[in-house]
Amino acid sequence: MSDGQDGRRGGGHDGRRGERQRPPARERSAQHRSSLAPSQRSRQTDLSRLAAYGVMRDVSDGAYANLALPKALRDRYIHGRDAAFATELVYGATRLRGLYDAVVSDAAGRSVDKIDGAVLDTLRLGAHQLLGMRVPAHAAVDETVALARQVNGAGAAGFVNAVMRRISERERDEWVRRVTATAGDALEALALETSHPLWVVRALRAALVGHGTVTPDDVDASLTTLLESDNTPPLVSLVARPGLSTVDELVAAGAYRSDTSPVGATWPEGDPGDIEAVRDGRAAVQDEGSQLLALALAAADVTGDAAANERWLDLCAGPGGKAGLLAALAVGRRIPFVANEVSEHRADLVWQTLAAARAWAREEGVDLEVLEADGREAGTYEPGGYSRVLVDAPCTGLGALRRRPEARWRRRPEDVATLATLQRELLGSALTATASGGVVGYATCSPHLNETTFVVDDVVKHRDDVEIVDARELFVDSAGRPLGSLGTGPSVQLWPHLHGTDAMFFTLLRKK
Ligand SMILES: C[S@@+](CC[C@H](N)C(=O)[O-])C[C@H]1O[C@@H](n2cnc3c(N)ncnc32)[C@H](O)[C@@H]1O
Repeated sequence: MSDGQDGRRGGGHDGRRGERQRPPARERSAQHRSSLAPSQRSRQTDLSRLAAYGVMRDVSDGAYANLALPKALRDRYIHGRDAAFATELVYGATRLRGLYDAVVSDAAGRSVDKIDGAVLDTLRLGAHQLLGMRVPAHAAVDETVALARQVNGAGAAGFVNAVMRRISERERDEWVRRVTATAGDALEALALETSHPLWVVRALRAALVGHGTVTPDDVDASLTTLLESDNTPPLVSLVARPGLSTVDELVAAGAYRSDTSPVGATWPEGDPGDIEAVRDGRAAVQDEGSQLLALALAAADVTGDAAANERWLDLCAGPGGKAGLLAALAVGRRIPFVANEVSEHRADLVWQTLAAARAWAREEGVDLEVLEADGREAGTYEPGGYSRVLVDAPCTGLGALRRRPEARWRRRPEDVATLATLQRELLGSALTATASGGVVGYATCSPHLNETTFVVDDVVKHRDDVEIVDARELFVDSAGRPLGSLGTGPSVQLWPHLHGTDAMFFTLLRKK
């Protein structure tokens, strides 16, 4: 491996190591570039940047960063700090693409539509090093130019050099002031500064008010904090599947007990796959919001036929996160459990996720089944056959943007209407499957009003056999206290900036 490819040269990202503070803009300016020896000017960039660039291209072609990146790191044997650096490059440059594209466009003197897509990805990575990381300006410029020369060609490298130098002349705050100065109004400026599409900002603002989380007077401060939290990588949350593992076991393995979820823990650093309970499928990585929803459904009162004959259904189970927790709770109570999923591949994932619960169910003689069917029909196979049904509906995922860096740029406003139709049908099917006195939990990882309260209200409006139950009292923290900031009810809306969870929505409906 050449010196230029091991990621440890002075001009590489290791320049961050000794640096505690960002140096002033003048020092950070790319003027240092001229002091480089000609031999250094033609060298290649490091493996981390090269891998990050490859993933950016894959993501531009439709791949998911959370799948493409681990593969790229594995293929290139990139580990440890170099892997962390590549991860920050890809995730940061992708999340903050809205802001960086405005900066690049200003610095290049042309719209980003007029810049070749591959070159633009190189510039996004460069902009993130300059404006979002602690990479010294000279290293950021040199490495980005070296990358451009290697992957975009010599002609493009000259252009990249000019744009990167211009970007390096201003600090991030100055750039934000400059590019937001042309925004039409305060919301557009906020969208640009926090790098969200404007329609997403509008939808989140409406959701904060519509779910009763804040009043219209307070919404703007809350919205800013929410959007900023979308740009902050979440901590790794673990779930101890009850009866299979315990939070104490996870704590003994090095995790911290969660304040939020009674079955949750936080994994501070490293690969959670190193934990024995996670390897065995007795515990898993899972957002605490998802844990709270599953616990709430399991804790709800059921009466009548449903109470006499408990049987649970997860109608949209893939890849199996909530099913994993629900199945453990069900087997512990000797209650039959069915996990349904429409996609074959995702049904396979559910099967794997439930391996530990399936083994336990076999020992206990409890029925645990994975079904591969369209949930719109699966609910009609056995009308009134279930006491508790979860509809964790396919949705835009606008509540999980901090996990999926490219999602905000992929989703379109028109997706909401298509999904809302499917969501109504799935909820209707779930209600058909539910016995009298039983409950349906309708959940989304989106707070968008059109996917949440509007869906539920619309379905309920057309039926006389269902009522909405206040779900807030079912949400308790790890000390058994009611969870705060749940809005005005009866539905529950969780938020990353208030609860540290994804923005999960949950309504509980009872079948009369
Ligand atoms: C939000 S995800 C569910 C996440 C899952 N509950 C978990 O916690 O891991 C929605 C799932 O619904 C599935 N889905 C989409 N359309 C469906 C349908 N018509 N019937 C059943 N499942 C469907 C998707 O394939 C996806 O796996």
